[in-house]
Amino acid sequence: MAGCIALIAHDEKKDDMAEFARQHQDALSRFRIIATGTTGGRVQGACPGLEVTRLKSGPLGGDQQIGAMIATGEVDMLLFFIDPLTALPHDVDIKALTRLATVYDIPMALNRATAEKLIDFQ
Ligand SMILES: O=C(CO)COP(=O)(O)O
Repeated sequence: MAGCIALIAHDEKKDDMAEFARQHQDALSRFRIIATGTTGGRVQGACPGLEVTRLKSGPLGGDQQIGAMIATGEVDMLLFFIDPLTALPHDVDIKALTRLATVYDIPMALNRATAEKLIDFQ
């Protein structure tokens, strides 16, 4: 196993994430995949062969769970398709997660274009 990738997408970006996962299923299958609840469900639906560990939904603590796993060294890359045009009730959790990914210096893509580059390097 090449490491662990965390996948998260806000609602307006979930179609993009499902398509991204389908397109890069071979590359993703070399990693342990974790995801927030709803995103993980969409990825599993798009890629039935891919094993995905689904955590809590983002607004219910999923971002924080992934942040904690980053702090304990369990996550090697974060692919987080954020929606900058919608106000979200758990904005503080999102900020905390991106902060921890920065503190622990793990590769982090906040949009699909960057995720395409990162996954190509794997
Ligand atoms: O809200 C999220 C990340 O901030 C994503 O959570 P879901 O994948 O459960 O929708």
